[in-house]
Amino acid sequence: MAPTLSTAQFGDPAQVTEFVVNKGNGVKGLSETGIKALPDQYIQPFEERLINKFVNETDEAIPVIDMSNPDESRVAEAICDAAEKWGFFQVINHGVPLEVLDNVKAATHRFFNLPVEEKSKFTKENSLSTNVRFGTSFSPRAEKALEWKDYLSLFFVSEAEATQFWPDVCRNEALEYMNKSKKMVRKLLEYLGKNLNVKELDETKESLFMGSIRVNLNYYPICPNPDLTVGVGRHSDVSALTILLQDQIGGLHVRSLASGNWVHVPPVPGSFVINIGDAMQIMSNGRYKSVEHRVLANGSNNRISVPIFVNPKPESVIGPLPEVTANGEEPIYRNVVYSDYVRYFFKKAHDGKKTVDFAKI
Ligand SMILES: COc1cc(/C=C/C(=O)SCCNC(=O)CCNC(=O)[C@H](O)C(C)(C)COP(=O)(O)OP(=O)(O)OC[C@H]2O[C@@H](n3cnc4c(N)ncnc43)[C@H](O)[C@@H]2OP(=O)(O)O)ccc1O
Ligand SMILES: O=C(O)CCC(=O)C(=O)O
Ligand SMILES: [Fe+2]
Repeated sequence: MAPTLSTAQFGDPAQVTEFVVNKGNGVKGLSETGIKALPDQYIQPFEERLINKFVNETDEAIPVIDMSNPDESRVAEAICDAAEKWGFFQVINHGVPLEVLDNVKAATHRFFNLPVEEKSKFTKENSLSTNVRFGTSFSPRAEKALEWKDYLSLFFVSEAEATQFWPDVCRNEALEYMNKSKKMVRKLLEYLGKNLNVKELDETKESLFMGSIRVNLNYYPICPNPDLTVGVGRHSDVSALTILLQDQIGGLHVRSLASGNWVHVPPVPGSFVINIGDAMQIMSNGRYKSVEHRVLANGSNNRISVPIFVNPKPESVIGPLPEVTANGEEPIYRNVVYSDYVRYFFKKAHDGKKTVDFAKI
């Protein structure tokens, strides 16, 4: 049965917050009440709305790279070039079975379709593990305007921990998705590393580039006034690399480094969207770019996406790699403990590219 909220309550911000954030109905629950107007706390300031005139629908597009090209050096070159010029690209023929992608998408719908009592078992207040968190928006306590998105965030510690604490309806599919993507992730990191003079992904580099993994299941329900709000506000990821699976709805936009325009990332069936995160920007001393991106809200379709955030270990100290600065290049970032960096990111609202200033010299 659809959750209820009376007409009078729609107009009261405190009641909406209670229903969406505290009671765990999320924006999916709000959407399913049949709400006709966007509650005030979701109205973004004018400059944060993605209005059509800022969106380049014509000539700019992020590269789509075929990983099955037998000329591996061409694949590596295309990936490194995209990481430097766009910070974003899509990959096709990546070797991850399409069935695995379909299964995790179905599992995402299964989780969000659970009754609120079931999903609420995974809110920060109720979850039996700090590594499993069901929530809404990004950081509701820190945000002036909320985002039209619910999420389940799963930080991987071990198969045993996942078996114990991840929700039954999506655990196996999320684990399989993560495990089956690892080979592709290693390949991407090997290509990116070689271009930085990192000869091999040994234990130290593996721990820096892919020492911890977080899988998020994102749900963007139908929004009554999509032009006034956002699904996700402008941000760069704090990961080393993000692997994103999106469905066929669309809405992800990336800021072009060349023009400053917002460029749509069109859904390509069977593809992954890959982006460089802040940790890789820092370790590459700014050679690879973690680029601002955001997601539009949608007035007619529910949308899901499933990012895998590939990160340093929380306790790792990250800074420009010695391989990068060996030639005398001046470091532009200081060394920071990765968990301090991530904590700084999570404690404020999304603010574009500002997180990386935390590590600037
Ligand atoms: C959710 O919407 C998002 C998410 C993103 C994410 C982009 C990424 O790049 S995620 C990759 C981040 N890297 C890692 O998770 C690996 C390293 N992890 C760690 O170092 C730690 O787990 C930690 C994240 C630092 C948390 O440590 P700890 O201080 O022990 O834990 P907490 O007290 O639970 O958290 C502190 C504070 O952080 C917020 N928070 C924690 N986890 C999440 C989460 N999964 N999603 C959202 N917020 C989270 C939370 O506000 C906590 O404060 P409280 O006030 O709630 O106590 C990009 C865009 C999105 O829209
Ligand atoms: O849903 C998307 O397309 C992107 C989501 C995103 O940027 C994130 O979760 O960090
Ligand atoms: Fe992101």
